[in-house]
Amino acid sequence: MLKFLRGLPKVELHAHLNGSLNTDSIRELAEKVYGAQTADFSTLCEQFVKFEKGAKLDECFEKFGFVHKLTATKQGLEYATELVIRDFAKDHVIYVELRTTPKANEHMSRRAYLQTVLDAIKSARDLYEIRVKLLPSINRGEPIEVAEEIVALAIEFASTEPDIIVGIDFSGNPNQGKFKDFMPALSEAKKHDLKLALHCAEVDNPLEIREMIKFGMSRCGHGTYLTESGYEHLKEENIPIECCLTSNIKSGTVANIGVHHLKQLMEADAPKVLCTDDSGVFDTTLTDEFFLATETFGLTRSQCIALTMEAVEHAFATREEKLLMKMQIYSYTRRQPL
Ligand SMILES: CNc1ncnc2c1ncn2[C@@H]1O[C@H](COP(=O)(O)O)[C@@H](O)[C@H]1O
Ligand SMILES: [Zn+2]
Repeated sequence: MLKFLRGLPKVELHAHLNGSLNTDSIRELAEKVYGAQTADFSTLCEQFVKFEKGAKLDECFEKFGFVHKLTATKQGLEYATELVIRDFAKDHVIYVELRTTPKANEHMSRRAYLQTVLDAIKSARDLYEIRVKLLPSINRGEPIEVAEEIVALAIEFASTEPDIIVGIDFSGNPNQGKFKDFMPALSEAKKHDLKLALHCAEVDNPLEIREMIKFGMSRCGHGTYLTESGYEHLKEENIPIECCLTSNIKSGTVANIGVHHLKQLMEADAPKVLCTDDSGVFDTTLTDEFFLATETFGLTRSQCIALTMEAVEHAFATREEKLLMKMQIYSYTRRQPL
């Protein structure tokens, strides 16, 4: 099964750029861009992927600071983007939607950040034969004005790069900021045909969950704490839940893998996609996530193929791109015994 899953052409719809650098790539990045590394640095890398049992979501967010230091320069960000795309391609991911929060610092403006990632995507996608889209992220822990700037940049960049910038991601620590405050910025993005992928119900916040569902979205990130009626509503609207198994377990938002809502979604034949979230931080790959699903819930090869096809269906890609991806998946599976 593992071999089959590794070779299966896969589609990744929920991946944060700075969370998707695995420790080998972090070492490579640090060496190439910043010079040889010390023993202390190796210890930091080990700590990066270490989770104590019972870790809380807040602890995950502290981990990103380590990578953010390495991607704070143009050169670091450029190389990190290439490495992340390379690693997805290595795992036979044929299409990835990367999301990232444009950051301003002494080296770069938010505009320069976005331009750097865009340019790196353009060179890497040809090098590694993988389709790459980009969703600029709004970090809910930052001020509204920053969100407005990011939406304005996304609209502007989407007009020149419509085949890459396809939507907006709403993320960040769910214990910070209020969704309601970001609604005007998100409405503006929607008005300009950008798709919305919202982290929704990652923590138990019934009022906010209701506001988000009423507001609408194209895809729902995590959906861990949705109620029965929330699940039903998303199913009626054909809004998939981006299920990130390892992320939910390691960050403690789902008690154990056996009770993950993927099972419920499969049984209800509700829309869902399997994703990694932060393959670096959570030390996983999309293949690992599929394998975990097969081991835990007994998914068959056919069900894994169906899940991949579902991801194609819900990708923010064109009809032609979707058709090509389906053909690629079909041609692989035709060569495999089911
Ligand atoms: C674990 N579940 C999660 N829930 C919410 N937001 C998350 C997240 N995982 C990552 N991020 C968001 O993505 C950023 C890292 O990538 P970028 O610097 O944007 O490329 C994090 O700082 C956080 O804002
Ligand atoms: Zn996420």
